[in-house]
Amino acid sequence: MAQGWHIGVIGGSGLADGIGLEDAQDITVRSPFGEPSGPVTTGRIGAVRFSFVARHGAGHRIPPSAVNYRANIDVLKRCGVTDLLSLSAIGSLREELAPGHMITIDQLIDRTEGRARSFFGPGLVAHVSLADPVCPRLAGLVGEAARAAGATVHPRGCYIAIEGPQFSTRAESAMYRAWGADVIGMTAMPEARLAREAELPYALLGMVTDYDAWRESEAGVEAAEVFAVMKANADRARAAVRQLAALLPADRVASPIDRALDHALATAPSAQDPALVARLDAVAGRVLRGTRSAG
Ligand SMILES: CSC[C@H]1O[C@H](OP(=O)(O)O)[C@H](O)[C@@H]1O
Ligand SMILES: Nc1ncnc2[nH]cnc12
Repeated sequence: MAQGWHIGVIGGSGLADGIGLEDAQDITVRSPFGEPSGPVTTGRIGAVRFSFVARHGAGHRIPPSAVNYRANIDVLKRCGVTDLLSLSAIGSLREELAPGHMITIDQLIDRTEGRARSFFGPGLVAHVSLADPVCPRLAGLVGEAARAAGATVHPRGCYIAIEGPQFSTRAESAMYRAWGADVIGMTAMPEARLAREAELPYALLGMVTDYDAWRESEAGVEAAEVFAVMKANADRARAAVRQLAALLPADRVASPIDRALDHALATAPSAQDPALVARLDAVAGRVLRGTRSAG
């Protein structure tokens, strides 16, 4: 029986109905960072605890630019999750990444604009390392799980996050390929940044729904195509999560990401904004508790 793992899952397009947890309970968790996308569904698969949030809300109401990424991660942290898995629809920028395939990414490029990208700010400055934004341990386990669920899984790749909501122009798509991006989506940033600030190992299982607009012989991306492939893949994503529960090692050995904030805080305790410190009770409580001086 796995002890110590509590997997947070943020389910994207096609997964608003959840991941089929046992003993599932919907709970409303409040966050000082605003409204999360919806309730947290907590439950288990076998012996492993899971907590789930639908990224775009019930019935897919929230566009990528309006998702409250901070609140979603804050409420999952409050529920005690130890690791965070994103399930996402993605477009392919490479011939070999065919619709229907899955990928565990290892790198990210951020082209989003104007999204709240940090829990920290004036009154409490923090700089975490983001060189390796994905947790290799969790990504490896997730890839193995998706393979056990019957998927063709690519073990690495670079995800470029665009603001959307429109899909890319052909020129943009060609440019992203030249930059070295392999897949494209609208949500992994700032999610991965925030997961690191919250000291949560993060992995993304991407489900390829389309070739983006770089293939000259093809029409551009259509949402209907994306939704149809996503619908067909949602059950396989759920099966991958079930396999993950089955193959997690019994004990969760600590990850260096659990301590990402150890050397990240720049603001002297006496200069910290007490209101911001209070908001960060879940995300950064581990390093903040007891650090503030009275004055
Ligand atoms: C429905 S196509 C575009 C939409 O799908 C992906 O969302 P998610 O990552 O939440 O599965 C993509 O990033 C766009 O937001
Ligand atoms: N081609 C694409 N571009 C951006 N986000 C996507 N999500 C699924 N397919 C996509």
